[in-house]
Amino acid sequence: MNPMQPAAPYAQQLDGIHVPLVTPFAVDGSVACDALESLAHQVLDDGATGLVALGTTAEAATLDEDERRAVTDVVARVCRERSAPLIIGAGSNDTRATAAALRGLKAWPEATAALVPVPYFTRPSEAGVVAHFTALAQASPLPLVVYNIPSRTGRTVGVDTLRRLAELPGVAGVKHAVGAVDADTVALLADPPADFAVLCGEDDFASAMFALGAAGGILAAAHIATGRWAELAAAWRTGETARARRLGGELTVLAQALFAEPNPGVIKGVLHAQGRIPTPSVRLPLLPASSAAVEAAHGAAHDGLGQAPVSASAGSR
Ligand SMILES: O=C(O)C1=N[C@H](C(=O)O)C[C@H](O)C1
Repeated sequence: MNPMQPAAPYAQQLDGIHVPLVTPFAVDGSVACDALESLAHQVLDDGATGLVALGTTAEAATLDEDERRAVTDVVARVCRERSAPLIIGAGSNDTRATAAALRGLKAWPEATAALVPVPYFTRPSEAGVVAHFTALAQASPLPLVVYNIPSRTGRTVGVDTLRRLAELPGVAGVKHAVGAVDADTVALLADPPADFAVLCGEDDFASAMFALGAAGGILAAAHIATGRWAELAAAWRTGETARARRLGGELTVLAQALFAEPNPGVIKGVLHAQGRIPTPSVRLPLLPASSAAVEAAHGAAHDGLGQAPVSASAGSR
């Protein structure tokens, strides 16, 4: 960025579809860096705006430090070559350790933001969540995107707390994944905080959140049919509502098929079936997806979307 130019607002820096890349594994179980690099280029070629390294979908929790660095180096290199925004996942339920991890992201100064979960398992009060992000924003060399996913963290963060987080200098946005378009989601998007990007983090609700004005999404389902996800975001932005509704319906069926078993098993199964990664392997405690789930999702992606017989209640993260 030209230092003489003022930075664009966060909602502009982070708009569009960001793909949180899987970590492909080779047959011997090591990280397949070449396949990761190809995948990163493919999704950008197909219309993704940006990439996320070390999201949940990357199985970051079961990569060791060297592997995390290697994955981030690959994704950062592709983002640099393609002038695409890069978001890097970091953080745990330990404020001090998360601050140290964020300081370590100095190695990738070109990154747009760090994606940091609400502290999980410990279940601090909402005031504790604000104190956690206050300390992290002070320590971090990168702006923060708060990852709000109560089904994984066990901690609900209501709209008032989200507004307090949005006021913190260095907090750029939220990846919002609350299992619904609930009243707090509607209230947040009805009156979005200044210079704050609301990103959908739950693929089934992407169309609805884009309709309400979300700037973009971090969507693992967008590994598959990437161009259609990009079209969906663009159609809502340009007011092509009939087209957006139809696309949204089709892509929601695809997303449900891709999340029918714990993520990223099915996505990796489909990427492998498409010949884009060398194995469908995931690391324990995750198990590979069943062939029935992979076939249903592969079929949904193939048959022009929306053909898979997936029940509305299907879904398991
Ligand atoms: O890795 C991510 O970032 C995402 N993970 C979510 C999850 O596994 O719950 C899903 C979302 O698409 C992005």
